[in-house]
Amino acid sequence: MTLALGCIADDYTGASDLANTLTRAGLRTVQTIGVPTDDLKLPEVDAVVVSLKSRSIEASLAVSRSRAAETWLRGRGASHVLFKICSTFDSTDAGNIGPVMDALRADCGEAVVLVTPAFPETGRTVYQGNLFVGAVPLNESPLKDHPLNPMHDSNLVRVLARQSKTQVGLVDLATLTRGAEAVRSLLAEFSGKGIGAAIIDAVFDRDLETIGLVAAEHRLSVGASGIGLGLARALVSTGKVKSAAAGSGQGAAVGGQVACLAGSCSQATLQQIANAERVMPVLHLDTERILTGANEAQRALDWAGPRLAQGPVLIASSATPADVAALQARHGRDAAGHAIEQTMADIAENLVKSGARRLIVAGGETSGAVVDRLKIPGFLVGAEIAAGVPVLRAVAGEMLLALKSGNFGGPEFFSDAMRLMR
Ligand SMILES: Nc1ncnc2c1ncn2[C@@H]1O[C@H](COP(=O)(O)OP(=O)(O)OP(=O)(O)O)[C@@H](O)[C@H]1O
Ligand SMILES: O=C(O)[C@@H](O)C(=O)CO
Repeated sequence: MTLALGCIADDYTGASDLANTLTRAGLRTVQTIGVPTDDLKLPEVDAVVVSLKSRSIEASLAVSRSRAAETWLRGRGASHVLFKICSTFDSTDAGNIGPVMDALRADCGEAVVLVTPAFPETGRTVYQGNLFVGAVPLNESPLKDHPLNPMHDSNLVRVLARQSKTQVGLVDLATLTRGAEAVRSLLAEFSGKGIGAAIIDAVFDRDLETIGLVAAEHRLSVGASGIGLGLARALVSTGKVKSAAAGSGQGAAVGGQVACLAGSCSQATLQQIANAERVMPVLHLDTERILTGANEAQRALDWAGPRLAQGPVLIASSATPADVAALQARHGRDAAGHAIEQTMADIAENLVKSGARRLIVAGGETSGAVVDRLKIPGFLVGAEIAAGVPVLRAVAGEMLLALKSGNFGGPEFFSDAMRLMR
């Protein structure tokens, strides 16, 4: 297998978002959980997205895991590696975007790394280096209240500079609009000045195509699914990849019980849970009980057991920003996040033991905890439920999953997912 594109994603929902984008753009793609072991049989593919759970861990660990993934991908022929980050640039001043970018850049000897979280299809655009979420700047969006990495600065040149050892430049929309050659010469200028990374504006898909063309000439890029789209289109248009029909994951029906788990506290997920209450039983976990050692997972399983025999159920820890802040004030941010994620993993593990074969999980960290516990080594990409969220088919074993990024999906996401997961 010689890869046309290697990808390292800093969380599992982000990885499935990217795998979905690459698949729809014509690349045969597989999503692996962590660096694949030698005995994992992978189909012949153009791109591998290695999923890590490295967005909110200590920076040095994020660096070492990303490096291991890079070594594996380059060893399979990937001359370009995309480090997939969140389209809302989820990070803190300690990292992990800057430290991982610096390490991968040093490893491959890249002069200037192009960086953009733009993903116009989901409303993420970058102008003058400022990230917009829909119509508002990042720091006015719901991301200002994120439980793990509240985003308070929409200027990504500043945000990245605080995390990286290199200087950060800006390729603005005016330059980008003049075409690939204009971008190339600005990057050459940056390189001469020792600027090692450049945030690049992007508002429309056509901007991503120009970015993809230039990025594909380099060894490394950093961004969300938008730059993935640009890279995929560049690989197809330059003939490096022969465009394939989408979706190796559209196999036979799986059947079995359907359970939904939500750990994301994003506004989008809160609305989706409220709407799901109309079509399935919903249990709201008592997060205080989780943090004080009660067996809340068992209470949830006792609740779910008889109901699952009748149809799908949803179990959620999700709460409003005020309730999240209150819980974190009592128990600490990381302790709260970790304990709730592990409870979700306990619930998922036991639901699968008792017959659930279709799982819909909301939230990147939550999805990471669940997929790790289920020991699923990788996924093939099936139908698209919503922008950035495909149906995933486990490579080993008969299971379907949907891993939804917190902010993605329409108001009826859970029903939309169930319709496509047969
Ligand atoms: N009620 C709650 N109070 C405090 N923290 C919570 C609560 N419910 C969930 N959490 C934690 O909040 C974090 C949510 O992160 P997660 O990545 O799952 O969702 P997200 O950030 O909205 O999704 P994404 O990363 O895909 O955008 C997890 O660590 C989860 O355990
Ligand atoms: O880019 C995004 O917004 C998503 O793929 C994601 O990474 C959310 O966790």
